[in-house]
Amino acid sequence: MEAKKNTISILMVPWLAHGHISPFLELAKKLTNRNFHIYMCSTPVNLSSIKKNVTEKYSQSIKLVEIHLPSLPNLPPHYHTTNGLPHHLISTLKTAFEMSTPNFSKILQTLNPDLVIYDFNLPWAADCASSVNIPAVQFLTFSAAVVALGIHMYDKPGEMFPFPEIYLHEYEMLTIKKALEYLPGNKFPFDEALRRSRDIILVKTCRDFEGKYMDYLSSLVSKKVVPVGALVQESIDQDGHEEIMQWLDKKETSSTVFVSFGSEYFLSKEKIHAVAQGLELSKVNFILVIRFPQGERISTQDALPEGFLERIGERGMILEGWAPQAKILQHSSIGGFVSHCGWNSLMESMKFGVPIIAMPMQVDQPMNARLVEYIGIGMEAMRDEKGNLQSEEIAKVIRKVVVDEMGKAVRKNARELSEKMNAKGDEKIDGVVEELVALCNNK
Ligand SMILES: O=c1ccn([C@@H]2O[C@H](COP(=O)(O)OP(=O)(O)O[C@H]3O[C@H](CO)[C@@H](O)[C@H](O)[C@H]3O)[C@@H](O)[C@H]2O)c(=O)[nH]1
Repeated sequence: MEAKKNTISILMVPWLAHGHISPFLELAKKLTNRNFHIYMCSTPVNLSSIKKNVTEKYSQSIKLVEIHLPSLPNLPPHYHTTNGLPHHLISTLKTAFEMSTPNFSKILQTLNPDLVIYDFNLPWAADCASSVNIPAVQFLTFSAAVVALGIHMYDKPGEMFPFPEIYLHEYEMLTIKKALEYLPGNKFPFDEALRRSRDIILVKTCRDFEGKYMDYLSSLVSKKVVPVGALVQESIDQDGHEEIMQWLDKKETSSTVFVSFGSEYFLSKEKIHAVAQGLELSKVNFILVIRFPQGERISTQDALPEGFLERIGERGMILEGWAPQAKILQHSSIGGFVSHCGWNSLMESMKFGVPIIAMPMQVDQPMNARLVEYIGIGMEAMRDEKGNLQSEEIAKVIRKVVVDEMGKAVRKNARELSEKMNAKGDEKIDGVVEELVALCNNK
C-alpha cells in the first residue's frame, strides 16, 4: 500500500459518525483530483458503508484502512460506529477509539503518510503523528461560529460572545448540557484537539457567510482558518430512486418541501405528530423522511397521526430510513428544506439555493439555525417556552418560506448565495491544496 511517487499522501481519521465521515470522504475525493493519495482510516463496520461511496474512479487513489478497537463490555464490533449506537454509549465508543492508539501508531509506521488529517475529538491521533514527526491538521465539520462559541466559553468565561446573533434559549442550554454528559470531561471537546493542529485548521465552510466567525476562531486559537467549501456528496447513483424523482417531476417548480432530520436524530412520536400536522396544515407538498432507532421499528402508519396518509394522498411522500438527500434538494420542484440544521444539511441547502425552515434539535443545531436566520436564507419554526414543537407555527413558517410574499427576500437570498458559492467553483480547494503542500514541504 505504498503512496505513489510525486504525490502527497494523507492519512485521514474522521470521528465514527456518518456526518463526519461523509465530509472527510468528499474532501478526500477533491484532493485526489489534485494528485493527492488518501488513506481513509475507520472501523470495519464503517468501512463497509464507506466502500459503497468510493467508486471505481477513486479506487486507486483512496485506500481504506481498517482500525480495530478493543472490545469493551457493551461495545461489540457492530457498535464501533455511531450508527445505531445507544446514546449513552457514545463516551464508551470515544474511549475505545482512544484505546486503539497503539493500532493507529502501527498504521502510521506502515503507511508513513506525509500528513494526518484528524477530527474534532481525536487529539490522540495528532499526538501519534507528531511523535513520529508527521504533521497533523484538524478538519472541522462544524460551522466556524459554533466552534468559536465553544472555545470562547472556556477561554473567556463570563465574557459576552462578540456575536449576539448566535445565542441559545434556556431549553437549548439544557439539551447541550445533557449531550455533554455523554462526553468524557463533560465539556466541549474542541479545545484539546484544536491546539494540536499544525499551523492551520480546515473548516467545512465558506467565507461568504462565515468570514467574521472564521477570523474570531483564528484569533482564539492562533491558527489560520482555511475554508474547505460545501463538500456536497457526489451523486453516485444516477439511475436509482426513479420513483422519488418521477413523483417530484409531477410537482410544480419550488412547490415542495423536503423534511429530514439527519443521520443521527430520531423524532419521538410526539414530534412526528407535530411535524406531520404542521405539514398537513401548510397545504404544501412534501417529502418526509422518518427514521426509527434500531430495534424500535414500528410501522410508519402507526407512527403518524391517524388517517394522515389518506388525507395527504398525492400531496406527500413518506420515505422510511434513508433518502437521497443531495439529489432531492437539487430537484427544481423543491422549494424549501425543513431541516434539523445539521451542518452538512445546511451547506447542501445553501449550495443548491433551497431556503430553510429551521427546526433545530440538539448540539450545534440551534446555533446553526440562528445563523440561517441571521444570513437571511431561512426562518426558524419557533417552539413554545417549554421547547415543544408547535404545528401551527411549523405550517406558518413553511408557507412563509415557500409560498407567501413575506418569504420572497429569503428565497432570493438563498438563490443568490447559491449562485455566489457555485460561481467560485473549486477555488477553495485550490487554497486548501496550497496550504497542505506548504505544510508538507516545511515539515
Ligand atoms: O436520509 C438521509 C439522511 C441524511 N443524509 C445525508 O447525511 C448527512 C447528514 O448530515 P447533517 O445534516 O450534518 O446531520 P447529522 O447526521 O445529524 O450530523 C451530525 O454532524 C454534523 C456535522 O458535524 C452536525 O452539525 C450535526 O449536528 C450532527 O448531528 C447529509 O450529508 C445528508 O445529505 C442523507 O443523504 N439521507
